[in-house]
Amino acid sequence: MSGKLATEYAAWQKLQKIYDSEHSKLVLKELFAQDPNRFHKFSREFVSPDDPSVTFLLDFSKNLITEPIFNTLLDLVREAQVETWRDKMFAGEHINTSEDRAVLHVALRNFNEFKISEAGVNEVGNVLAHIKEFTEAVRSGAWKGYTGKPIKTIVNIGIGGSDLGPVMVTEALKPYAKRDLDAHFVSNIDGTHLAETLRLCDPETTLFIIASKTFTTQETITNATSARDWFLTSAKDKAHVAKHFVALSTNTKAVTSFGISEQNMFQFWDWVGGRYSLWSAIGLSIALVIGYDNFEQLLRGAHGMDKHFKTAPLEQNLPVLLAIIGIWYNDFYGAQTHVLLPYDQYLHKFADYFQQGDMESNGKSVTKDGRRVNYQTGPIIWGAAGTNGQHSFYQLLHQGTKLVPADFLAPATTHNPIAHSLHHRILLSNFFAQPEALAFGKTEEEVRKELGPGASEPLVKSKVFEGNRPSNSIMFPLLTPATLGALIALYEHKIFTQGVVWGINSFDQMGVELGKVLAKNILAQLDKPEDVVNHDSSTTGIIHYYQKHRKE
Ligand SMILES: O=P(O)(O)OC[C@H]1O[C@H](O)[C@@H](O)[C@@H](O)[C@@H]1O
Repeated sequence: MSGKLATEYAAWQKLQKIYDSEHSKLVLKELFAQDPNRFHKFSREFVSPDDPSVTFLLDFSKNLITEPIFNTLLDLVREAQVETWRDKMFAGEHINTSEDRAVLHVALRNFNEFKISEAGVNEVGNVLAHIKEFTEAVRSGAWKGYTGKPIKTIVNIGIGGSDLGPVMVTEALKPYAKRDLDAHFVSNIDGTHLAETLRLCDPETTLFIIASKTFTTQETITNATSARDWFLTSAKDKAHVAKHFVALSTNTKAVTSFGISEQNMFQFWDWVGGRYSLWSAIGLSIALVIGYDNFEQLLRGAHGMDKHFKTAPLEQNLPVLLAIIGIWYNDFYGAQTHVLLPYDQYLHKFADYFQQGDMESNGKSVTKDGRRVNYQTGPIIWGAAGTNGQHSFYQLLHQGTKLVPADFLAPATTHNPIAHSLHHRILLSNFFAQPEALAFGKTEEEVRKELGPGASEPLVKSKVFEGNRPSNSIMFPLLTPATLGALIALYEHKIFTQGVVWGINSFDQMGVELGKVLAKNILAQLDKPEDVVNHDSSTTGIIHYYQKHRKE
């Protein structure tokens, strides 16, 4: 990021030329036939510098790249000075320029290794100690509710980054969960979310965790207030709130004025972005569910990836590799989306999580210097756990008109080896088969042979798979806390790298502000039709319809 638009880099222009002259010749079937070494050339094994058991394979050979393309993409990363910006991030420089903030989620999982001087960084250890102490008290039953009973249910109330990370990770690490502690997550302002959750809770044994960086988010504060009202209907005495409500926030003043004391508050800092906050106090619900030691393993796994990202040469650097492949499709092939396909039921929230992680970070159209980009930035992220997706949207992936680059992820070993791992072998056979089918397809000739003479032409055509549809495959031995930590950090740094190349600020989120302001204005106009002013006829018309039909 050098003040230039990405299109002004020499490497970008070279890539455009290569694309224009060669893309029609980039055929995976031929590229593999020409080079028996292609898998070795375009795959890497990650081994955490901290723990050799944290390892995975990234196979990116099924991509529409050649060595010259690969090298030019790396030149682009060099020209954009990704390494300089990476070092600035790790050093605590205020690279989030619009908010004048450091970007230091890496400091939350650093365990004092990298030297970072930014206010708050030396308090990380104290907060972790607080999380440890509190988690152990709740899990052991030493922490008692207002009638002397131990906590059986936790309810995290938060939204966006204060919800998605804890939801995704507690689902992903269920095999490590304390099964007699129920965990619920309430995010939506729709009263249904809270009401349906409270039906499952007993006020005497429920702990509410109010998770909000700012502690001003309308959804969270409204849900928290209603949860406290519900609790006080049974508990009566406000003093009991202290045993049943804790807060995770950077805003001490707002937390204490809500009625939660400072000792029941877990602090974090403005240099932790919401969508990068599961490693901070926002991870309290994770630590409660899987235990502090496993939570620390998650952090240590991410730290291993941080070290790799900070030190590995670009051509070996996994986040950089994912980033450049994404740029190739996003900016030269015009791919609009990127699909995440974990073949692991425990990762069923992975795509939801990175929908915020990626789209809130890189969904920007103005560079840090205020220039309008003349190229595509962040892709639309979506996905679902395999094999479910195969029976839903894969038809379009295989035979539709759109190019959808895909990441396939899977563990070699399952936590649930039922039927002697038969289920897992079937799952994995799909995980292996799908990228193969996408890449190599099925020719007309093969279809004709299969159908035999006399097959109708339309039938033959409908059964042809063009192939040449690219994907990455990521495989790891087992989904452990540390492996998950490394995987999340892998994608975080991919997003960072792409943001630097595109010249945008990946760490603000101005785009979510407008909707908030408009909704507040409208809330004040909902009572009477004559209050509905200053809107277009469409907005006015819908509000009037609501006012006519509402019951309460
Ligand atoms: O934790 P908070 O402050 O309640 O914010 C919750 C969410 O609000 C907005 O949607 C954005 O700013 C998100 O990045 C954030 O995660």
